Amino acid sequence: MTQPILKARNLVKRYGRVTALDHCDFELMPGEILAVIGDNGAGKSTLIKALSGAVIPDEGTVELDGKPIRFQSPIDAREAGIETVYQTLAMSPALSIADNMFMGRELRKPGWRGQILRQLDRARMEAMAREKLNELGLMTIQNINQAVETLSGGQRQGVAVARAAAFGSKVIILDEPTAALGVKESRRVLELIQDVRSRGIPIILISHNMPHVFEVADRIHVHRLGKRLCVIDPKQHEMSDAVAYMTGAKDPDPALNAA
Ligand SMILES: Nc1ncnc2c1ncn2[C@@H]1O[C@H](COP(=O)(O)OP(=O)(O)OP(=O)(O)O)[C@@H](O)[C@H]1O
Repeated sequence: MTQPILKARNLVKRYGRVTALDHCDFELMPGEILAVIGDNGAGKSTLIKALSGAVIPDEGTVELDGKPIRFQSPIDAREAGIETVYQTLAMSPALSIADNMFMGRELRKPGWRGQILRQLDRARMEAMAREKLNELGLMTIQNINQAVETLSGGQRQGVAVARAAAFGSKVIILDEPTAALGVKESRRVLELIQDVRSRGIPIILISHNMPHVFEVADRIHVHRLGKRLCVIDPKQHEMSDAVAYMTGAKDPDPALNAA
């Protein structure tokens, strides 16, 4: 049987009196797009933060490729191959596309001095950035030295996803990637997400946009009151069912809460 690439059991995270994660289970299978949906405050962001090192859970276990992991920071998760694209994108607008793609992991020329003092290898970074954007069909971006602030919202999201795909060897987490985008730009980003999946990288997609979720997700994790309520197959469920489960208007068949 195929093993999950990322698996969590009984995650608990409390903020004072608020229980953001309440014995939450999670499973991401290789090569899939798994959407995580839930009402405001259901605990979706806390879940992805717990999977990506941004939050340390109070209880519970996480496994990557079958091995237990305990990330202490997002850097640990990145080093393990889990890349997260937050809604805020975490880019430096005044810097170029190439600089943004390599931010925090700049390539340097060989030399005898300490890593930090060696000269940046701009030519290699630009060539690699161009190659990555090209691979993902993002060459509508003309100039790799263009400042990110001159790009449209969709292009920026594209660069952030390309950066994640370039470095996220195991898992990519996307938090509301189409939230701020128009129809055409959303479409391009959805295509990009599917391109990334076709390259074999599984994706966790958090979104409130049900048509987008139903269009690209292979499975949907429905989150309610801090836990996984059920996992549904978008081909076998109506969008209205998903919304009813999410909001508590209707309960799913208990058999659905097995991944
Ligand atoms: N840093 C924090 N400090 C205190 N409470 C928090 C913190 N982060 C989240 N919470 C609380 O935990 C609960 C879950 O929040 P979370 O952001 O994970 O939900 P969400 O499903 O991502 O919501 P949304 O869709 O609105 O972004 C909420 O009640 C929220 O107020």
